[in-house]
Amino acid sequence: MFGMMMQSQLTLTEIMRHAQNNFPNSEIVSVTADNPQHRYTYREAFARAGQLANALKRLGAQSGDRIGTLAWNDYRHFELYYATSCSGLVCHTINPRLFPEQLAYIIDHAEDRWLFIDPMFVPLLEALSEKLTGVRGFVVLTDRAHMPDTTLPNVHCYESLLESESSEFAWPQLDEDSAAALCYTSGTTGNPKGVLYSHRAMVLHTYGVLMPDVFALQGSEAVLPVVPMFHVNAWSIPYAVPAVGAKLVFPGPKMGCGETLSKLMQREGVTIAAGVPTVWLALLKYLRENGETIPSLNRVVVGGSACPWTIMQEFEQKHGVYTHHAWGMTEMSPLGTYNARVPASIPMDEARVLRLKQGRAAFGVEMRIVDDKGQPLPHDGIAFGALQVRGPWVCERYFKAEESALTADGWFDTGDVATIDPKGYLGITDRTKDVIKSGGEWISSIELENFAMTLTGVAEAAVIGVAHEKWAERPLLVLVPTPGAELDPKAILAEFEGNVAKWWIPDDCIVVTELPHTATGKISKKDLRMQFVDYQWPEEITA
Ligand SMILES: Nc1ncnc2c1ncn2[C@@H]1O[C@H](COP(=O)(O)OP(=O)(O)OP(=O)(O)O)[C@@H](O)[C@H]1O
Repeated sequence: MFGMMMQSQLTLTEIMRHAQNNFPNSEIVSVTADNPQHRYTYREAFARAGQLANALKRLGAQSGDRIGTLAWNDYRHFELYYATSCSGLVCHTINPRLFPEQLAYIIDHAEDRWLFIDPMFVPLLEALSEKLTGVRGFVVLTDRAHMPDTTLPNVHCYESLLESESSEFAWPQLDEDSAAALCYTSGTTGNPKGVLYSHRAMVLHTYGVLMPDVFALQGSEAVLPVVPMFHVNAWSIPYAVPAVGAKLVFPGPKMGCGETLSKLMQREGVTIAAGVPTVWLALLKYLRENGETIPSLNRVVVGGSACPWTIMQEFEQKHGVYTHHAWGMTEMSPLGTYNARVPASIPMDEARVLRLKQGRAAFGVEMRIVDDKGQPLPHDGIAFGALQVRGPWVCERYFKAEESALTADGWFDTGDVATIDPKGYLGITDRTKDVIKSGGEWISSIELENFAMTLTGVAEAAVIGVAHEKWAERPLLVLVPTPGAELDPKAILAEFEGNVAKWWIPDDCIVVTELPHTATGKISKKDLRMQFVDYQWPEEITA
């Protein structure tokens, strides 16, 4: 009856084929360590993916093998994405900013057979190589002229490896439920956990990202993923952009640098870019200090952690760029919610409240909030509880785990605490582990940080719970000033009065030169709590 369902499988190979057949001349532009402007077409990119798939076969890679990558966003990493997944291998992108012990743990746990690495990570891998007993060899992502001297065993140069291979590769007919990629969580709150993505989940997720109320990508656009390709598949951008034939612009290793981003966006006419708040802070600072603007840019997607209002305001008022707030996680491939453009008819104050929320569920994703007994709470925008999700691209169990990661009734517990309002807007209050429990009540660190970020002279803000004799925990505000700004802690705290509930106001404010960040650029509350583990409240506060 439903014969059409059997004709084709939802695999990444179909995205590659579609781009090859329909958009062979669309461009991919990359900054790499050895070339500030590498430029080629999808036709060439997928031909080289064919050469790479042949090379992997020659290296002995077998269906289902995990192939690890430690690389920045550029065209060679893009070729790896497709050559591995579409030939039946699993593309395991690894975050090179993790600690060496975490890297060794992840590579061993994933049983990576080959590691493809950018030249700058060669010393890191040399130091680890004795521990990597399951790895058969290494491929350095460069050409012969830039190949570093290395003690790595069984090492190849990427371009030399491809040179002798044909671009014709018999891409196999893959089952849509077979594994395509593997990512580990960053370990912000514990040990990294692996999430194995099927072709089907990734294709559906790509459709989800492309929806008109999400990225709404057009073929005429130029897209810059500032989110690393080693972190949740760069939010699917390397799949979504070829699916519509848009231009793909890769920032290479200096993606945290405001100047690199600004110049690249201007040169390539970037229309949409995606990344975590810290990269936008760096870009806006550069634009402000150098009087530059990016005329082609019309929207940015901000996710990974809560987007402060200051970022939204500065983008919009100074550059005419709309910011979309998105929420997701590794276990969700990662898209969960997206904050589409709020109609201009909505009054400013109301729009601000809506836009600071994380948006509505992407098509296919269901959300609920539950109390500590697992009972669903109302979606009234007030009640907050543990956020649970389900959907076609939500992780069912962690890689190699014996037990399901789902609740008895089939939901995935995100580890976030949130509200959901009657219109379906999600408001992340905190991570469960970051919630501040004061006198039996919860205080949202995110709301306090959002307010602190609106104050003049504040570049970054974090609020953590610190042990308190009477209240169990009280909020401590830690701020980084903008360059040259002098922050007066007492005056800062006074600003909170009348803007947040009285008992939420942080009891103390400390000004520091920098905050610790995680490997994916988020403020690391875990490390911040460690820094303040011996903190003593001033005497008048402990009373
Ligand atoms: N827009 C957002 N606003 C607030 N928090 C967000 C937003 N987007 C993502 N997050 C936070 O990031 C989390 C997902 O992060 P990710 O999957 O990158 O793992 P991680 O934090 O880096 O590591 P781990 O899961 O190991 O602790 C979400 O659960 C949520 O807490």
